Amino acid sequence: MAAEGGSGSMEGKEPQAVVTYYRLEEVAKRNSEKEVWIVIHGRVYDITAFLGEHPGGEEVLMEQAGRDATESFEDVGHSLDAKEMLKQYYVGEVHPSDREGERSESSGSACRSCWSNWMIPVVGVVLLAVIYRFYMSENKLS
Ligand code: HEM
Repeated sequence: MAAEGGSGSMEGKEPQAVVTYYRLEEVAKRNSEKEVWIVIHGRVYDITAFLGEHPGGEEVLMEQAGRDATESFEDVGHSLDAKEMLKQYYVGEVHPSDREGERSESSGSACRSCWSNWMIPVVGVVLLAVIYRFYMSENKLS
């Protein structure tokens, strides 16, 4: 009975639950015509079989081999079809430690701007309070 229930619940599960993570240095090794991997938006794609089929040519893909091709992929303004095609070459995700590098860099700069974003109003309020107090004490004197 219990076994039956167990297999029943397994059937409902998607097989995509297991994610393979790759370090960027691992991806970087796949940069020859024998094997080409690229990273787009933190996902790793094995595009070896796609090289000869790419409407934009093999050369542009070889230039990005083993690298993060997000920018060049987006710059071209690929169609939705092209984005759908990507899925069939998916092999895994960039390892979280390699992604953190990107994130902490960007969140670092974002935080710097948050800091100045709330510092400006705070300084403004303090200045207003000082001016107000000064103004009130002047009024009391006269
Ligand atoms: C696996 C990843 C990629 C897929 C599935 C893909 C797919 C496609 C497809 C389907 C097209 C035809 C136009 C469209 O539907 O948008 C295209 C065109 C093109 N792709 Fe890619 N592409 C990939 C990666 C790249 C990369 C990394 C570059 C880097 C520069 C690139 C550069 C181009 C260029 C230059 C064109 C020609 C655009 C034109 O003639 O208007 N593609 N690609």
